[in-house]
Amino acid sequence: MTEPHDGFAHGGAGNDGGKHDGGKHDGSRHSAPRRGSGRPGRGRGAHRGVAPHDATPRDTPRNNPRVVAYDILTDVLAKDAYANLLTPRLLSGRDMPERNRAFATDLVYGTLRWMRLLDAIVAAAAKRPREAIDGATLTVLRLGAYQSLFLGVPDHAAVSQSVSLARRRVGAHAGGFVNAVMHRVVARGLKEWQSIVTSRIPRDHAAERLGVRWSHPDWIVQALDASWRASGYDDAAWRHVAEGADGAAEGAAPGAAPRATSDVALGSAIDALLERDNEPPSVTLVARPGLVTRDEIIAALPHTAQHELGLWSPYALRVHGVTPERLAAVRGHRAGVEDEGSQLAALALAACPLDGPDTAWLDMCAGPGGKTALLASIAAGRHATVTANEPTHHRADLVRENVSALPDGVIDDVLELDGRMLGQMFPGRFDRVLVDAPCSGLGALRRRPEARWRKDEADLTALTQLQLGLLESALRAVRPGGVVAYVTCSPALPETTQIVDAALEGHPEAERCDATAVLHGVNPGIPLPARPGDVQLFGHVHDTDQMFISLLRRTA
Ligand SMILES: C[S@@+](CC[C@H](N)C(=O)[O-])C[C@H]1O[C@@H](n2cnc3c(N)ncnc32)[C@H](O)[C@@H]1O
Repeated sequence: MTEPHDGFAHGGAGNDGGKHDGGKHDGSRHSAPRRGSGRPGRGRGAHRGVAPHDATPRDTPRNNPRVVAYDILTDVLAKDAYANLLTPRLLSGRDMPERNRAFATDLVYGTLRWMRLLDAIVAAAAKRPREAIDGATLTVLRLGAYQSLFLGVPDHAAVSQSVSLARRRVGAHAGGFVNAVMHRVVARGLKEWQSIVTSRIPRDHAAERLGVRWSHPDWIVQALDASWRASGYDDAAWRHVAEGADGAAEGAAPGAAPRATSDVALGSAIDALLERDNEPPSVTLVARPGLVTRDEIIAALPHTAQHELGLWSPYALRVHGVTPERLAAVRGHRAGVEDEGSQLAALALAACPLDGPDTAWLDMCAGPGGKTALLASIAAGRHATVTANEPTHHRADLVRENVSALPDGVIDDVLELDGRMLGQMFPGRFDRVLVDAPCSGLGALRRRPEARWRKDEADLTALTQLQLGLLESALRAVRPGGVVAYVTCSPALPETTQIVDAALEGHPEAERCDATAVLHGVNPGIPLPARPGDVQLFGHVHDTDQMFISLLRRTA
């Protein structure tokens, strides 16, 4: 079999990063509103940078990035493998230039993230339902459509390489069909396809329209939309963040109120929120206070790395082009990899005003110990100690490892208990308690490309009894006057405000504090809800994971 000319492995797709297609390419790509922080390698055109120029070894199934990506996708989709574990493992040891590895990785992650939209486009181009296309051919077409519509691979390469892949992995019979469908796919740009496939969905099925356009399941669209609506942000908050970057979300006139439809606010912040969920996060480090400074980390970065200070946390440093585990500060646990949302959650607990003694802190759900280490490094400067608790043994070991750079005595103990027992075991013992509760993880979808397709609606309520039990236990373990932070990496209301409301209902001795005021004390520039109370962080506003932070005080 003769491999059609790629135009890619020989550098043909990467130089100008676009299609010379007479305006077909609409420049819409999958970039989201972002602060003008100049994050390198991100956003519009970023992926085009992966087009390989390196000398390429002879093309074989083992080193062809499209074949490798196809094989990984097949395992992820058929065998429930995790893309972020499988991809580096399968790519290691292959005779591939670095840029081809990056291309294969991008193909896998991007195709998984955008799978619902890609399927709709492929089905429309094939003029048959997705279910009528066999799984292997569908995967080839998803990859082909992703290359064409998101990576700017030239039409001839996207088509011919998809045909070649189909012949290699599906069989010679599939070549003609893939050729015909891919020709139709590449004839239009992304925005045009988004309009075509969403226009086929009835207008009052707003969640489905958004779900297809931004490639999320309907129930997640609804959960995120409900959270955004309840979060108390002025709709201008995200527009403000978007200014100076890519502009407001499509369909939203600047300054216009969101158009409410049957079940979601179409053309509003929810577009930006969902779009942002499709962007891989940057790597953020935390410089643990008292152990290392950001300047010291910056000084030790390799010349090839780029960095910028975090947006909100005084300890956050965003880095690019460096493997964090290779940094001495990270290896020595003086720094760690920690999203700014997580840093803000720990900082909010530490910053909440308190009368009386402030020496005993508890981290009730500590594994793997990111927040414990940040809390403990702050505690060390205030002569307080931290008790960590994590019932899963290997995660408790990770906590021990994460806090190993702290001075002796700062960590009082690392317990391995069910957090729900701690209230009874240590009533009124602690001044500050963190409950970073196990949750659905709906706030970190951008980190695991396939996660959104593996979760279901039941996940939103699966852990609510445990979450409530942990928060109630924390309210017993804290002393009168002390504070509890209830935190989740999920914005879904059943796991966030509804848990806090239920706990307060059963505990008249506790009250909600104003987390917005506390966080503004941490950094007055953080965009926060216009009303006092709990804080829900959002990717499209804060460029963080979507952490929920509630602060409660025990009054009696
Ligand atoms: C969201 S994670 C915590 C992340 C951690 N705080 C950090 O920043 O690295 C939730 C943790 O709660 C733990 N967990 C699960 N059930 C628990 C229980 N009954 N009591 C206490 N912790 C529990 C899980 O094992 C998991 O490590």
